[in-house]
Amino acid sequence: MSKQPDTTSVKDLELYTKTRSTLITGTLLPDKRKVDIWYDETGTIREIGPDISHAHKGDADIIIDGSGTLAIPGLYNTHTHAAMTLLRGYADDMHLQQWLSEKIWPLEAHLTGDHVYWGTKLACLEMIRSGTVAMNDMYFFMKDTARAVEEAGIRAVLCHGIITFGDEAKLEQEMKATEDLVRHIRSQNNPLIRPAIGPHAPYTVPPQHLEVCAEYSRNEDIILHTHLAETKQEVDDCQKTNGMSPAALLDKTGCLSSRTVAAHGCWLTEDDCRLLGERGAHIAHNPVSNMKLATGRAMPYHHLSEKKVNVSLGTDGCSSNNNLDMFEEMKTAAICQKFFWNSDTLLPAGEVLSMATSSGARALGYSAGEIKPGLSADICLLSLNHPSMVPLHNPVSNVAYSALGCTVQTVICNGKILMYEGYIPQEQEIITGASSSATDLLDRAARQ
Ligand SMILES: C[C@H]1O[C@@H](n2cnc3c(N)ncnc32)[C@H](O)[C@@H]1O
Ligand SMILES: [Zn+2]
Repeated sequence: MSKQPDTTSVKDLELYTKTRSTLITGTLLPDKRKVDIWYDETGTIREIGPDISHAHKGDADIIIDGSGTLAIPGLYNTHTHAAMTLLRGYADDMHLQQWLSEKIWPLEAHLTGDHVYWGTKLACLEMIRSGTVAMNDMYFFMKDTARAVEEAGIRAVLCHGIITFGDEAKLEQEMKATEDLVRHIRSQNNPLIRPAIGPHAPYTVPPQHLEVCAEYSRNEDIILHTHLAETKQEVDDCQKTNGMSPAALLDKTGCLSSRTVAAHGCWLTEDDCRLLGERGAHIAHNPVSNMKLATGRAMPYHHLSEKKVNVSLGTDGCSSNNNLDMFEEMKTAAICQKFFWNSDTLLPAGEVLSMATSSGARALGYSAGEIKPGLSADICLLSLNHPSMVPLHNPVSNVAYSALGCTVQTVICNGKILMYEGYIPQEQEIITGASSSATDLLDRAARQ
C-alpha cells in the first residue's frame, strides 16, 4: 500500500480510522478479469476496469497493490449470536433442546454487558480475519454489542433475543429492551448498524406474543429475525399445539414478510417454502450448526429456490459451530445439500458464493454484496499465493470449495480498511480481553 504522499507502514493506525478515496491496482475478479478498482471517500465504488489507475492515481488518497490477489465481495453472516464466542467449546455433542436448557441458558443467565462486549469484540475479530463484513446478530445486552461492532467497523443488524415462554411480564421487559435498543442505535447515527426485533422462535414465544413482535416490526419498518423449523420436535410440537407448521404460525401471526430473516428452515415442507416465497421472506441457512446439532434434515434448497425464496448463509453461534469462518460455511452448505438430497448438481459453487454475499446483503437490506460501480466498497482480497488457491483453473471453485478464512489478506468495509495484509489493530488486546472475560463468566456461574 502506498498512502499518498509518503507512508507505507501497515501499522500506521491512521489508515484504519476512516474511509478514504482508494485505488486497488491489478487485482483479479472471480471471472478472471484483471482490473483496478477505484472507490471514493464515501466508500462508493466509482470505476472498475483494466488499467484505470492512470486516470485515477491523482484522485486516490490510498493505493493498494492488488497484484497476486483475488477480489471477492465481503461476506455476509446472516445468522449469529456473536458474543457466544465466549462459550466456544463449552458444551459440545449434545441434543439441541437439552443443550439449550441444561447448558447454554443456565450459563447465559450469568452474562453481563461486559461479557457481551468482549465476546462480540472477539467475534468481529474472527469475522474480519476470515473476510466477513456484515452480520445479523441476535443476543442480549445488545447496546454492548453495538459498541463492539462500531469499534470493529463492520455492518450489523442487531436484535435483542426475545424469549417469553408466554409470561406477560417477561414480554413487557423484552419489548422494553427492544425499544431501548432501537432508540439507542438510531441515536448513534452509524449507517452500518441497524436495529431489528428478534422473537427467538415459535417454541419460546407464543402466538399472541409473536403478533406483538410482528406489529412492532411493521410499525418501525425493521427486520424481524427469528429461528424457524430447526428440529423435527419443534415442528411436531407446533402441529400438536397450534394445528399448523411453525412457518404457517409465523404467517398467521403476521411475522412472515419481506422484512423476515428466519434462521435454519431445516424442516420446511414444500408448502412452507411456497408461503415463504409468496411473502418474500428470507432464509438464513446454517449448515455447520445443523449438522453438529444433528437437526436430522438439511434445509430444502431445491424447494426454496424453486419458490424464489432468497437463501443467505450464516454460522449460528460459536457454541454450535464452533467458528465464524464463512468459507467453511460455504463449502459445508454446498456439500451438505448434495449429500443429504443425493443430488451432485445441487447448490453449485457460484450459487453458494452468491448466497454468502449478494443474497446476504439483500436479506439485510444493504446496497452492497457485489463489486460493482454505485455499490459500497465491501471488498475482500484473498492471497493467490496460498496453497489452497493454486492452481487457479476456476477462482469461484477455489473460493467455495478450497479456500478457508486464512487465505484472506485484506478486508474493506464501506471503503474503510479493517485488515491490511493480515494486520488488524489491537488484535492482541482483544484476544486477551475476551479470554479473561470468558474465565470471569465461568467463575461467576461456578460461584452460584
Ligand atoms: C438468542 C438465544 O438463542 C440461543 N441459541 C443459540 N444457538 C441456537 C440454536 N441453534 N437454536 C436455537 N437457539 C439458539 C442463544 O443461546 C440465546 O439464548
Ligand atoms: Zn441461532
